[in-house]
Amino acid sequence: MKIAVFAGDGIGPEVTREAVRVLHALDLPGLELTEGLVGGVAYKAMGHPLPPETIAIARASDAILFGAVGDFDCDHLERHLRPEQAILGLRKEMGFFANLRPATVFQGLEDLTSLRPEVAREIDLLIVRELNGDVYFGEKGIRTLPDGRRQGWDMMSYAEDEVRRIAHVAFKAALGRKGRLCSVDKANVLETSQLWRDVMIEVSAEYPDVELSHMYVDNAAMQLVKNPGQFDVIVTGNLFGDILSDQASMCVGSIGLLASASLAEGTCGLYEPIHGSAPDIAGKGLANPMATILSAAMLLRHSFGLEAPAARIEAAVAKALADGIKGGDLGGSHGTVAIGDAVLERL
Ligand SMILES: NC(=O)C1=CN([C@@H]2O[C@H](COP(=O)(O)OP(=O)(O)OC[C@H]3O[C@@H](n4cnc5c(N)ncnc54)[C@H](O)[C@@H]3O)[C@@H](O)[C@H]2O)C=CC1
Ligand SMILES: CC(C)CC(=O)C(=O)O
Ligand SMILES: [Mg+2]
Repeated sequence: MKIAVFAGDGIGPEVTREAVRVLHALDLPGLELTEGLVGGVAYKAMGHPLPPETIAIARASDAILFGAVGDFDCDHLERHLRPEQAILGLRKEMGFFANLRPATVFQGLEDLTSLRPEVAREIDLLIVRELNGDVYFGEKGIRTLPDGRRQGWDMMSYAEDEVRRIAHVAFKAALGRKGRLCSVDKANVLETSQLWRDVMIEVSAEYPDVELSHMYVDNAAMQLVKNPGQFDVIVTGNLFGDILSDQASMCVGSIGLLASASLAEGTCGLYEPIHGSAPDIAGKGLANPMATILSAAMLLRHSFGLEAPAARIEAAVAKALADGIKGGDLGGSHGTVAIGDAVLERL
């Protein structure tokens, strides 16, 4: 079991440390962890946010546990040198195109979300976000128009094969759940979305047992707050999925709770919390490590087929929350290490 550990910037190392403690506590046979530098720390040490040495570690591993990247000190750098390019680059380089972001309300947190308890209680959804295309990877720039005004531009596009492969992931996920798939787009305005919708409909012919619906992204943002219980699986593009998943996190209580898996065609995957490097709380021991610990559970399940230890981690997190172990993000007073300790005690 070769696992690369890329902790990154800000709270990345703090939350990753707790997830690594949990992995060690499971006594998994052959567990081998290799650390690598990504993000601002990699740029400062090696002149690049995703050095070749790090890519080599990723390629030699069966799975990657990732913390977060992002350092405001680096925001003046040319874009290709900014910390965020580490995660974008890894996703692209390793072909991690399918991002699974589950959101479920934990028992005991119904009163602590941004929604009314009776609304929040119903949430059990999975966002399937395409991760290798869309406006994030299109050509972009800032140019000067003939009249002297500067214009920023970013090219949004999806090729049909890119949509088709994420559609299959989403339909299969829906088959293993309640059989409902909602494709979120902006087909009333964007040609990229029109193609997305057309391909979703084409692929749906192969999945007669899945009920496919479509929703515009602005309405989806509203429905996620109004009636999130209506969603089973949501499939959407890179940009919309990024935004809707942060929103979904507050519908279940905190961004510090949402884990993710980024999958390629094979079994290698990258696992990370959906949050960023949180510079506002970095270095203070305040970050909630549960999202990263839950990402480690997804790693065991998706890359190694280890359902039992994955479920053990998830049950320990759920038990800790039910027992009132909460970080500041949930109105509690437990710090990062105390939350890690609490999960370990309940494994
Ligand atoms: N995958 C990645 O590595 C990502 C990196 N970023 C980068 O992270 C940096 C900060 O971005 P923001 O927009 O502020 O998003 P963020 O997700 O880092 O933080 C947003 C808010 O949530 C809080 N928060 C995040 N994670 C938390 C946790 N585990 N426990 C408690 N509170 C938590 C933060 O304190 C902050 O108030 C930027 O440089 C951004 O580009 C942002 C998102 C994802
Ligand atoms: C650097 C960003 C694209 C990362 C992000 O916000 C995300 O993947 O959720
Ligand atoms: Mg995001």
